[in-house]
This record gives sequence, C-alpha cells and structure tokens, in this order.
Amino acid sequence: MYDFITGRIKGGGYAIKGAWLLLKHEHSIQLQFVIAILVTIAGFYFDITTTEWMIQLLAIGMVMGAEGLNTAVENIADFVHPDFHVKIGVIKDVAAGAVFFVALIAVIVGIIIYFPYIFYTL
Ligand SMILES: Nc1ncnc2c1ncn2[C@@H]1O[C@H](COP(=O)(O)OP(=O)(O)OP(=O)(O)O)[C@@H](O)[C@H]1O
Repeated sequence: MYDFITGRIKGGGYAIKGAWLLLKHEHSIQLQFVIAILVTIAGFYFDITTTEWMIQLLAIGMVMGAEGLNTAVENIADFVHPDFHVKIGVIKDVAAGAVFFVALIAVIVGIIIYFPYIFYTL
C-alpha cells in the first residue's frame, strides 16, 4: 500500500515535470496557454455560466493535452529517425492532424459560447 501511494506521488511529480517542460520549451503550447488565459479572462468578463465554464475548461484541456501528445510523438519520431523519411513525415502529419481536430472543435465551442454574449448584448 505504501509503495502504491509513493509510486503514484512520484508519477504525479514526473507528470508535473513534463507539463513544465512543455510550457518552458514548446512554442505551440505557450501560444495555447496564452489563448487559454485570454479566454479565461473573457469568461470572467462576460460572466459565462457554470456549464459554459466546464465546456471551456474541457476544450482548453483537450487542446493542450493533444498538443502535448503531438510534441511527444514528434520527439519520438526525431529520436528513432533523425533523418528525413517519408513515413516520419506521415507520422508527424497525422499527429498534427489530431491536434487540428481538437483545436477546430475548440474554436467552434468558443464561437458558440461567446457569439451571443458579444452580439446579442449590443
Ligand atoms: N524527419 C522527417 N522526415 C520527413 N518529413 C518530416 C520530418 N520532420 C518533419 N517533417 C515534415 O515537416 C512537418 C513539420 O515537422 P516538425 O517536426 O518540424 O514539426 P513542427 O510543426 O515544426 O513542430 P513544432 O513547431 O510543434 O515543434 C511534419 O509534419 C512533416 O510533414
């Protein structure tokens, strides 16, 4: 039981270290973090509902999580095959495509949430 608890705490520590590395070194994650802060400010400004907060937070988490996994895939690809290879290109494109899906949905969610606040209250 003790090993189980210390193992989980260690695992959490590694995960936090990984999240910090992403924020420190990855420009795409940094940009998404800034966007996350901006929409959070917008959430307070427009006083969005609890449900909208939950969906917005979910969208932020999905985008940053997908981007983090994309970075991991890119790093693995560069590690196992640093030189140019058509298959590495396809693997990286597919990983980027997965982020695109999530990001597109997040943008649509953002429009659905904020369109009424911006245009119906004018
Ligand atoms: N080793 C490679 N072999 C073939 N094509 C590659 C290779 N490396 C990158 N590419 C192509 O270039 C694109 C960009 O790859 P890269 O690793 O530079 O990602 P990136 O979008 O610049 O990532 P980031 O800016 O998040 O670090 C890939 O999606 C792929 O099409």
